[in-house]
Amino acid sequence: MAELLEIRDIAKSREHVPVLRGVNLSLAEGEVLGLVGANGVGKSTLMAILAGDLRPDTGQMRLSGEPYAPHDNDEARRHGVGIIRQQFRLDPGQTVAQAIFRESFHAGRPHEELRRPAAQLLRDVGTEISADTLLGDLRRAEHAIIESVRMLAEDAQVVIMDEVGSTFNVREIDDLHFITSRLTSQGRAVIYISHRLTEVKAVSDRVVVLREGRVSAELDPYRVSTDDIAEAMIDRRPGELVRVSHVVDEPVLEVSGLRVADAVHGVDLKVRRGEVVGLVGARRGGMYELVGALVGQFPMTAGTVLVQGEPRVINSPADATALRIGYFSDDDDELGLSNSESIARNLMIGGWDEGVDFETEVAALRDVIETIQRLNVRAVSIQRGVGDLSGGDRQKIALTRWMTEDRDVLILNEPTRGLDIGAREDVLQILGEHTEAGRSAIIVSSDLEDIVAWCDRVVVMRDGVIVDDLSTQGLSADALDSRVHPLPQGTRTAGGSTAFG
Ligand SMILES: Nc1ncnc2c1ncn2[C@@H]1O[C@H](COP(=O)(O)OP(=O)(O)OP(=O)(O)O)[C@@H](O)[C@H]1O
Repeated sequence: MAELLEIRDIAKSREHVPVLRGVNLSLAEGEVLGLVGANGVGKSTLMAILAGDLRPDTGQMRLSGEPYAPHDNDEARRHGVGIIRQQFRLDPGQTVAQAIFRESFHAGRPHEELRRPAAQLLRDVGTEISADTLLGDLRRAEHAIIESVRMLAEDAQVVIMDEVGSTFNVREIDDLHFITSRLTSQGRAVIYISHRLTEVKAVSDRVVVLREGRVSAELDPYRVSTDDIAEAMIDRRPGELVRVSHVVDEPVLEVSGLRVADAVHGVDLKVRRGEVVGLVGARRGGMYELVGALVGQFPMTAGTVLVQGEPRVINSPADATALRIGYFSDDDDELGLSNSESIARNLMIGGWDEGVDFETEVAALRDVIETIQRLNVRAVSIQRGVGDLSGGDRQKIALTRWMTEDRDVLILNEPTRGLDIGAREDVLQILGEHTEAGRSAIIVSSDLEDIVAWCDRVVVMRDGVIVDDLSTQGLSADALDSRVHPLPQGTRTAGGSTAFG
């Protein structure tokens, strides 16, 4: 295959700290290149250079044999380099059709003109998302599917997908793979960044490991295991995730007959002390609305809630907090991180409250330092702004913030998105310490490997009701997937068209 892109000796420092120290990389037409590396190693930085968002300190790039040095994202796009950023944000007021064509030469056309070609693309990809839906009515994972479909609508020769599928379920990952194979069958090339190594191995033709600012290894995904890839990233093989159960047969949270209009149709659920319950299902299964009702974000239309055996009413997030129920959202805006504030300020919960004595402040500061060391957050100092951290490192800070708050039941929505394999293990260990201390958790996750490894029990939802309640003992992610998506997927063929008119 002809070479499409060549990157030579690219170096880049951020805030005077060297991140990239001489990266060499090439990309062939029709290739999917998996780019992996620990959190904060510089993957997004390299992609930002490629997409014209940042300029390298030194080094050169060539695109289709010509020198390539974009000054901004528009110039990169004109040269045929398209990116789906890790932290993308879509306008909730746009329709799906408008979002798909928003950066193509059809941008600005009225929805009515865009809906037919958009519907065609969505149909080709096999997703059920409608071209007419407003983005504000869709979840983040659905936005990511739309972003991927946008790449089909644009004329990008090099498509960068930075953690696009981090909250995708197995079905959506399938859709994403279908999109990448459509792109490459048209001779385009894809750079695919993900921390879900099974997925990287499945989708890539070649896997490149970034480490200490350079490409440290190039692996053939057909010849290596995911553990081999992990070892190349973090220098050790992932441990066997051994989780010790701390369940005490004493209910801390019981809901019965819970309903949320149009979404949850009478759910009974019991969570015991020290128990970790997984909540899974297809995207519109009702899991988000169920946990949303438990944390006061969605109104319950019927049902009763017992907390520590007492009947309680949860009408607002403040009610949930008062009942010692904590919520970790899958939405960056809801995580409560202040990007302009330092890591220390974001993490020192309680330590800097009005009237707190010096010893308490020092102890809180010590906890902050221990936490960032334990989770391998790449920060030069705890005074650095959270906004200067990599996506995965920001997620670690947010997660730690919630896990250090003293709650009896912690509801975690997509807790491991964007975390590297080492950090996943660290978070699992922290969760184990919580359950040992008698706290309980409900985890909503699209990553079924995490669910079977992390939970004592898993509850499967479909169309707003619970259809399965399984022990995770001896349960594989594949077996769980067959319960989540019991119907065989429809057959799809590559090569659809997008006729306007
Ligand atoms: N906006 C920024 N300003 C200053 N420094 C930054 C900024 N974003 C990232 N960095 C620094 O650059 C380094 C590389 O970050 P980058 O986001 O490229 O890593 P990554 O490999 O994509 O990580 P992840 O897997 O967590 O997404 C990090 O150590 C981070 O602290």
